[in-house]
Amino acid sequence: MAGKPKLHYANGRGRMESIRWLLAAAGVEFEEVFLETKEDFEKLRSDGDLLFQQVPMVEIDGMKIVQTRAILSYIAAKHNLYGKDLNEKTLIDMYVEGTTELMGMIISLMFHTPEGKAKQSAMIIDRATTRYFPAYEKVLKDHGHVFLVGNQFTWADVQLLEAILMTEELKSDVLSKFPLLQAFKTRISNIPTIKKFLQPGSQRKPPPDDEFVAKLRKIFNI
Ligand SMILES: N[C@@H](CCC(=O)N[C@@H](CS[C@H](CC=O)c1ccccc1)C(=O)NCC(=O)O)C(=O)O
Repeated sequence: MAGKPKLHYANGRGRMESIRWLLAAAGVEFEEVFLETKEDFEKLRSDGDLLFQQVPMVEIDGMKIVQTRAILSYIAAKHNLYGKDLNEKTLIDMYVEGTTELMGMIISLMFHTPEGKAKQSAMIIDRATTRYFPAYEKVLKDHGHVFLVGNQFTWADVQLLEAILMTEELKSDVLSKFPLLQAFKTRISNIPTIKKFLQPGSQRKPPPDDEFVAKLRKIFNI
């Protein structure tokens, strides 16, 4: 029996948070190894564990997987969260790319100056409400099901919920014009494994603060 997946990253959201979400949604317990210093990162590199000298890296099933999307795809495929056929998988890929784009903008906010953050946040909310959320509202309307794809929750649903909650941290009423997404948020949040991950005390990380950004700068020399 393989041990629990082991996640190597700093102790915060960054690029690892979507991986924590998907493992938790799949009901998979995981361990975390937190990089605290530049030396911690350099050791992973010198041990030859990072194919591209980068983290996130996840040790799972005898592999040391890097590249966030490769890690997520493996978890989704292994835990039956990637659709039942090529058509569903392709829809999931499309929807995941959209939420990855939206979350990528939000994740990078932490590196902006206060004035830059205000301007970038306004752009993000505009994109969320004029490009991304209208698309997912339409998908839910056209598909008629409770999920984005098929008739069970998939990687696409997990990542859309994560993106909704992250966007609401910027603007709490961002879903005001999207009733289907409001219902979707409630429904997916109540899936037992996700509900548990949303409880305090889970391995879900808080929004980034100055301390976390300072640590990232130290670890990654940025
Ligand atoms: N394609 C890859 C990219 C992975 C990646 O950019 N890893 C970084 C740390 S995360 C970064 C922290 C601050 O720079 C961050 C955190 C949040 C937002 C943007 C970047 C890294 O290892 N940087 C060392 C180097 O590149 O030499 C993947 O999808 O996994």
